[in-house]
Amino acid sequence: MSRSAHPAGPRHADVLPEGHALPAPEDLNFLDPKVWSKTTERRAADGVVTVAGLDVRELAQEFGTPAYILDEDDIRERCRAWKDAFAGSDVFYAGKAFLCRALVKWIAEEGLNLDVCSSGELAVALSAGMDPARIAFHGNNKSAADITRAIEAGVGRIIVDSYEEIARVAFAAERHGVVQKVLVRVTVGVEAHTHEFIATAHEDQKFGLSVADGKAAEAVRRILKLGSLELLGLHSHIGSQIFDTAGFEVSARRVVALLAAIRDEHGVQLPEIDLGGGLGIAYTSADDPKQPSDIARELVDIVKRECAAADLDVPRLSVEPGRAIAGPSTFTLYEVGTVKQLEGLRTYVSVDGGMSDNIRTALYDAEYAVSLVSRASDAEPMLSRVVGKHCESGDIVVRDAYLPADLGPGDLVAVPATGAYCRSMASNYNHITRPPVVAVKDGQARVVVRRETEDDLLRLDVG
Ligand SMILES: Cc1ncc(COP(=O)(O)O)c(C=O)c1O
Ligand SMILES: N[C@@H](CCCC[NH3+])C(=O)O
Repeated sequence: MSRSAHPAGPRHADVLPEGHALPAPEDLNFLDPKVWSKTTERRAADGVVTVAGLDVRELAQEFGTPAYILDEDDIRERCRAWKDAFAGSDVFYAGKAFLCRALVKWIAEEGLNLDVCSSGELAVALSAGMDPARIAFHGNNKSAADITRAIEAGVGRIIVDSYEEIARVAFAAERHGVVQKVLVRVTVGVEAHTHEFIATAHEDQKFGLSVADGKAAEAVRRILKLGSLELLGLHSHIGSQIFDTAGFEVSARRVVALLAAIRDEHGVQLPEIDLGGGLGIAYTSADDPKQPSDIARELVDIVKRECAAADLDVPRLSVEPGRAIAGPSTFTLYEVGTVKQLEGLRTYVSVDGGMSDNIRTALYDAEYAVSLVSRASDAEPMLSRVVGKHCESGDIVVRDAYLPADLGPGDLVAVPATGAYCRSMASNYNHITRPPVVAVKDGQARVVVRRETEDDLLRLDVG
């Protein structure tokens, strides 16, 4: 993953422990627009950070900390950018990145479809009024109950991931007297350049049916024999937080080759392919993600080229961005509690959240930026590790970053690009309650997911 590197500032090299490579930034007060949401800025008058025109100190006062602050204009703009870039194709927002009813409404209003991967995500989508026909249902181990729920709701498509599931979906569809549209999740054998836990298209893993060993082709054979299933096409998702588009190209090529093989064997041309999500975002200034328009052009070109070579009609394309839509929209606002300076090493800055609101650093060695946001500071940069309040030394939010040396208890710091896979992967470890999601827009703030309370924790404890 990325290295967090602001432009190097040799004048601060003396604060680095020997052998440490992270350069200090020239300006600690700078908010890189690459990693902060659209309306986040540092107010010139007093150095306080604002978002949608709102002072972060007032947000902290009103909603408490930690809190996820979600910039609605930012997320809507990204929905539109994907929709426009993929005009003529379909965009399914991947709800696993972050899902709540407000977001379901926004994505529906912006013309996106929705990918869900559990009955719980489906329940949220349906309760927000999402048209089930615009929902794709994913998962590598959908139970009979999940499948029945999806079919009864009338989901537009189910992406089948195993032979067992083909039988389960066919049985449930028959019982309900419907013909269910399905796609087959195929494994294309691509080694995506990302953390191994979030790469999903190499052969040795749990998702999909392999193209190389013939299981994907066999799944197609089975589906085509079943009257209660309509095979829409093939689905491939190579992984997540990927910058290099070569993997998507190989995936597209192999999926189109399988379409051609299916046409040759069965005399049918499947009408659709879905190339999944996975486009990376900037977590630090060192990351350089592609724009949706670039990725759209590249994917559409490769699909057209490969189809022309195989004498196939160009299928309808769909994609499933999650992180690229939700990630950059949000920052997590924390209050600093303690600052411990370890001579010759680094400074540990403890904030009032931690691995329960952002597990990504512990799980994937993810890198994040962090800034002091309740004021500006001219103090020297201090090599810091931002840690949480959990009983775990791996409870790290930002592994290496510079914060001003005058940082102290009561200061507010914010970690940008936490809109994807932070609230959705949050836990109650140590019985810490999960933070709220506060949506901000045009000078207004509203809670869209409320803070958990101790009552919420105790309600489940029925012993
Ligand atoms: C099938 C599928 N589609 C879409 C996504 C969304 O990925 P990302 O958030 O990286 O765009 C995922 C998660 O990796 C996924 O498993
Ligand atoms: N949770 C992962 C991404 C997994 C994507 C789902 N297949 C992350 O935070 O990067």
